[in-house]
Amino acid sequence: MSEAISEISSLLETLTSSIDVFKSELARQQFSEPSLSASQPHPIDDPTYVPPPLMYEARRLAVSSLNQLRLLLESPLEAAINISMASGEIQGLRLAAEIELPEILDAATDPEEGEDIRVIAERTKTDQRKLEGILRHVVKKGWFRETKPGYFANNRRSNTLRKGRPGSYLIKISNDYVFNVHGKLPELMTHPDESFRMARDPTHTAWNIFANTDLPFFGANGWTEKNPTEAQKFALAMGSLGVASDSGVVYDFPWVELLKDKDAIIDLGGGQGTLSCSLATAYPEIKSFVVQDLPGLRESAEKFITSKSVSDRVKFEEQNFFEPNRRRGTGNYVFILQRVLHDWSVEDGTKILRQLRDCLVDSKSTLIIIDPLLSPAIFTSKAPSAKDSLSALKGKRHYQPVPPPPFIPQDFGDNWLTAHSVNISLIAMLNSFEHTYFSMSHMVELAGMKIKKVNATRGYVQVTEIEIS
Ligand SMILES: C[S@@+](CC[C@H](N)C(=O)[O-])C[C@H]1O[C@@H](n2cnc3c(N)ncnc32)[C@H](O)[C@@H]1O
Repeated sequence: MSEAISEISSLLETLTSSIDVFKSELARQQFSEPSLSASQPHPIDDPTYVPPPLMYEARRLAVSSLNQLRLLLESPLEAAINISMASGEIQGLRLAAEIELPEILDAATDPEEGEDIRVIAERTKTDQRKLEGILRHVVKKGWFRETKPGYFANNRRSNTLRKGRPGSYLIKISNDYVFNVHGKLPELMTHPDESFRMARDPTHTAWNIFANTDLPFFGANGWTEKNPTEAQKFALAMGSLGVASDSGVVYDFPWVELLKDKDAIIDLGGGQGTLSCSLATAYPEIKSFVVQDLPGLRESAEKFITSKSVSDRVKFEEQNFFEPNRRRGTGNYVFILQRVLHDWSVEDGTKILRQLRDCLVDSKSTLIIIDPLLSPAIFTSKAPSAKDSLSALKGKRHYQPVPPPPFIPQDFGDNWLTAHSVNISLIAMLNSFEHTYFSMSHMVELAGMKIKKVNATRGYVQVTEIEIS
């Protein structure tokens, strides 16, 4: 009989070997260790910093083994109690971003010591005792620091809540949609009208219940198109989500090579143009990018593109992706569909893809789909050790994910939570889903194309190359 493996010991082994590699990678790059007492971001906190493959995998393994260990150690009842009140953290952060707390704490006489709660309450004209309770809760969750009783200061995490930073948009905007709309999911799933409950169209969603409207959220006649201010807000939140995956997409795929015999990148359903702007900044040799989206996005896209100083190479163009593409027959392009197909049913996704297939026929144009391909949440006790997988990565410059070690789920559990969280939001807002490899492959085939290659990235998406079948 084989001896039972200790899950705790196995996860601990993954944790220690990955932490060792992470620390040596920090030292190799002459970075200090991150600190819980720091008020400034660490260089690795910059969303444009791309860790070398070995460091990226070591960090991913460390975080996922910590998460699994926590699951083993935490009391289930305490976990249930904490999660039942988890909205306290979200609303506390939203308040912190709205009263511009990071900026107030920065302006303290000594930002390392932070600011007295009495001063913060006075500046923000809020109730001191309530504010102190709310802030202490978010500090417990890792946002901001309490440096001495009643004194609050910034920390690494709180820096992302500053005005104009991705975290502040996500907390202030997505929260509005995500928090409120998720709240209607149980109502949707148990709706007394079976036709509503089982519907898969975008007008019978948790969002429709929340917003009390029959309009779909997206689309040419959708709610966002009729409410341009909301479309712009949503694009800002989407762009902020994009920041988390952009670096991996930009550096883990050979864009310049692919563009050699092409006229431009066409970023269809490109929103405010976050990805195109990131690519334009990273690759000055790529001369032309076109962000195509609905007319309601023009203003915010042009503003964003100008803010990134790339308006000479990145242009906005109106295009409904259900209609023939205006670029068809005009040249050779790399078409990108990032975070678009997951918004639509298989039927609608196939229609979008067919329009693009028409652009690929008789040209050198290609199609790239950027979306996460979800895996089941399974894990196994028999798998290569983290230590062996990490040592095989040493010196590698091209990113290749390591296989999950024992007791770490296939897509590294919490580490890929973003993709699974977006999936829930899609279900709630649009009656649509993130794809798996098989569902993506099926839809692409319905449109007369096939998957050529799936490229992993140092982010929560894959870059999938498509060709005509
Ligand atoms: C989830 S966002 C993704 C935006 C961007 N690609 C990104 O990765 O951040 C989906 C985008 O599709 C656009 N969209 C929705 N319906 C469209 C249509 N019929 N034609 C063109 N764009 C559309 C939306 O305006 C939005 O910008």
